[in-house]
Amino acid sequence: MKVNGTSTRPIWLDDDGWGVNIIDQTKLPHAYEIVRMENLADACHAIFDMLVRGAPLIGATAAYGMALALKKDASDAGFDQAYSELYATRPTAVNLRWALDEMRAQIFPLAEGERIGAAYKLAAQICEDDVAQNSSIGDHGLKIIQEIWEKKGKTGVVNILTHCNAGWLATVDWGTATAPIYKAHDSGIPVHVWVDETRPRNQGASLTAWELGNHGVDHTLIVDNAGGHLMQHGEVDLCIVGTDRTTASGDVCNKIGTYLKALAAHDNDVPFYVGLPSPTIDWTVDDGVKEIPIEERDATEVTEMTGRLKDGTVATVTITPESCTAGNYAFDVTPRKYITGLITERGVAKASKEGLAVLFPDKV
Ligand SMILES: CSC[C@@H](O)[C@@H](O)C(=O)COP(=O)(O)O
Repeated sequence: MKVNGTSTRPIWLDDDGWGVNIIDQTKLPHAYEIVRMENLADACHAIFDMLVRGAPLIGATAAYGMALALKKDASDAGFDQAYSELYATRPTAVNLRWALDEMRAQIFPLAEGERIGAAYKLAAQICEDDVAQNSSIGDHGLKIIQEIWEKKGKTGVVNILTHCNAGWLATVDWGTATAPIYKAHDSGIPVHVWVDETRPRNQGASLTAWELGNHGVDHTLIVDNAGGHLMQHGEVDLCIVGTDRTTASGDVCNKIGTYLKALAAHDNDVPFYVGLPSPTIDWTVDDGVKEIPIEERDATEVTEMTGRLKDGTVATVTITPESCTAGNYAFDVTPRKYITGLITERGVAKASKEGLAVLFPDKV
C-alpha cells in the first residue's frame, strides 16, 4: 500500500541483498522510522518488542530471521538455536510456528552450503505468498461488501467496524480484515470504518487510523466499548476482524476485545466476518478457548499510555494509582457460533470443521 504516495511494505530485503528492513511500528503514527535487521537477535527483538506485529508479518519476520541466523551459522545446531529463539518471541500467532516449520521442512534437509541462499529465497516467497493470499481475501470480501451496498439500494455508505490492526502493517501487504475494505474503496463503494482504539497498545488508534488515512478511506476512531452502542443503533453494517490463530473447527483467536464485539454483533444481527490467510489456521487444535495459548504482556502497557504532547514530543504517562496492579491479556477467543464467515484466499468458509474442509480438503 502507499505511504505519501509511495508503494511501501512493512518488511523488505535491503539493497545489499542480505539486511532486512522493517518499519518500526512502535513509533507510528508520530514518527516513520525504518530499522535494519542484521542478525537473529535483531529479528527476535523486532517480534518480541513489537516493532513488527500482526500474525502474517510475525511469520514473515521469523522467516527472514532464520535466513539472517543461518548467514552467521548454517549448521544444524545453528538452525535449532534460531528456531527455538524465534519460536519463543510470541506465543499466540500461529504464523510464527508455521513459518519456522516451513523453514525446517524445506531448508534443514539441505547441505549447509546451500541453506543460506535457499532460506532467503523461501523467506521472500513467504512474503509474496502472503501478498497474493491477502489480495484474494480482498476479492472475496469485496463481494460481501458489494452485496451489502446493493441491499442498501446503493445509498449512504457501508459502515464497517474493525478491531486492532489487521491492515497492511500486520501483513506484507493489503492486510486481512482491511483487504476487502481497500478493494471496496478502490472500486468506488463508499465505505466508512469504525476503528476500535484497541487498548492497551492502541493498534487501532495508532496503526489502523494511520493506514486508512494514508489510503483516503473514511474512518472514525471509537473507544473500545462503543461498538455495541453503534450496532444497537444500526450504525454498523458488518464487522471484519483479523485473527492470530483460527482452529480447525473455526474458533477465532484475535486481539483482546474481539469476543465482546462478536457477542454484540450476534445480539444485533450484524454479520461478523474474519479475514485470514491459511497459514493462520492451526489444523492441530480444535477448541480455541481450551487450547490456544493467550499471551500475557507487561502490566505497564495497561497502566501507562504513550502519546504526543502539544509541543510535539512523545511521552509516556502513568494513568493509574502508583500501587495499581494490572492484568494484560493480549488475545481472546471468539467461538465459531458467533462468526458469520471466514474470508480466506480460497473463498468464504463457514466457521466449522466441515466449512473449512470444503475449501481446504488438502489440509484436513
Ligand atoms: C492480519 S493480522 C491479525 C491479527 O494478528 C491482529 O488482528 C492482531 O490481533 C495483532 O495483534 P498484535 O498484538 O498487534 O500482534
